[in-house]
Amino acid sequence: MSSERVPVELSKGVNSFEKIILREIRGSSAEVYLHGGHVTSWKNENGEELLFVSSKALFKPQKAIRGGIPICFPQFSNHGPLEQHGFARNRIWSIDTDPPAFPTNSSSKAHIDLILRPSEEDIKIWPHSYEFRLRVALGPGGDLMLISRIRNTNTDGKPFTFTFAYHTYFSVSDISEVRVEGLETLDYLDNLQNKERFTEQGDAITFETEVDKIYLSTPTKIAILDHEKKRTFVIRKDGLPDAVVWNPWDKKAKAIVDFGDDEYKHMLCVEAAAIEKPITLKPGEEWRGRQELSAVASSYCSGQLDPQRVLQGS
Ligand SMILES: O=P(O)(O)OC[C@H]1O[C@@H](O)[C@H](O)[C@@H](O)[C@@H]1O
Repeated sequence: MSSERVPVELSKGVNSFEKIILREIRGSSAEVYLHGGHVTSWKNENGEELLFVSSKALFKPQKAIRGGIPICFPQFSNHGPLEQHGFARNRIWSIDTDPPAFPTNSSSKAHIDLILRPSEEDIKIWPHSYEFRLRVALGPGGDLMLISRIRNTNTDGKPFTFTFAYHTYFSVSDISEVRVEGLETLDYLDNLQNKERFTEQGDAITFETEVDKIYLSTPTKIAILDHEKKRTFVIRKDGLPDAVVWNPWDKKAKAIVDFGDDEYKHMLCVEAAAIEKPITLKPGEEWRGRQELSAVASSYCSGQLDPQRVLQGS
């Protein structure tokens, strides 16, 4: 089964957890675990890993994998009565062999469709019936696309409400050499200050301490510039108005069991999300949330790059 040319391959990952490997013809690849519907790897054409996964990540039932792209559903963080970040990230998803068609053409060769439905146990925790379809696709240039389609399948006529995030951990060379552009001057809720609302200053965001902020109603494009790696990540998102920026820094890193003490230096979470205005679906209604990630070489040195060009370029 392990031919370089197979665009989609089912394989065993850590602890024999099942994973799907996507390969694009020019050499980029991605890996998706059925555990959590969780993308754990995204590599460019040169085989360089673009996502951060902790060396201490636990691949255990009922436990989210530390790194990659956990899916937060039906609750972001502790914004509600459910477990932190909801349960979708630690449930076992299935391969969706016959997903409903997409109106737009998103069918690159290297893609996989997964589905999550609630178990009887899940319904005791969150008393709703739904179908959560996730498509993970690698574009021809190595872009990574995730599309979520969540449908209310309640038969009791009841709507449900949820919050959501793609909790993406980007791999960065050194957090103190990184800046985020596209969130300047926006309002945010600061998770480190009782979710109080503040307004960001005019400058690009840089990192010198713990950060845990929910930026509200952001542009659809956000850029992460890694000065040392000379790489820029561009996040494009649809249906996901908010963006969380998280780095635990040194003290909190030590308190997270499945995270190395110094690993905060090499990761940054920028999470396309719908948090401030929760999504409500009536029975039969469907919501979509899309995130597309690309990594481009940047010849950035201080003051040289025009942020507008990064954000406005296609
Ligand atoms: O440790 P967890 O549950 O994966 O969460 C990690 C972080 O995830 C971020 O999205 C939250 O804003 C943080 O508050 C949280 O600490």
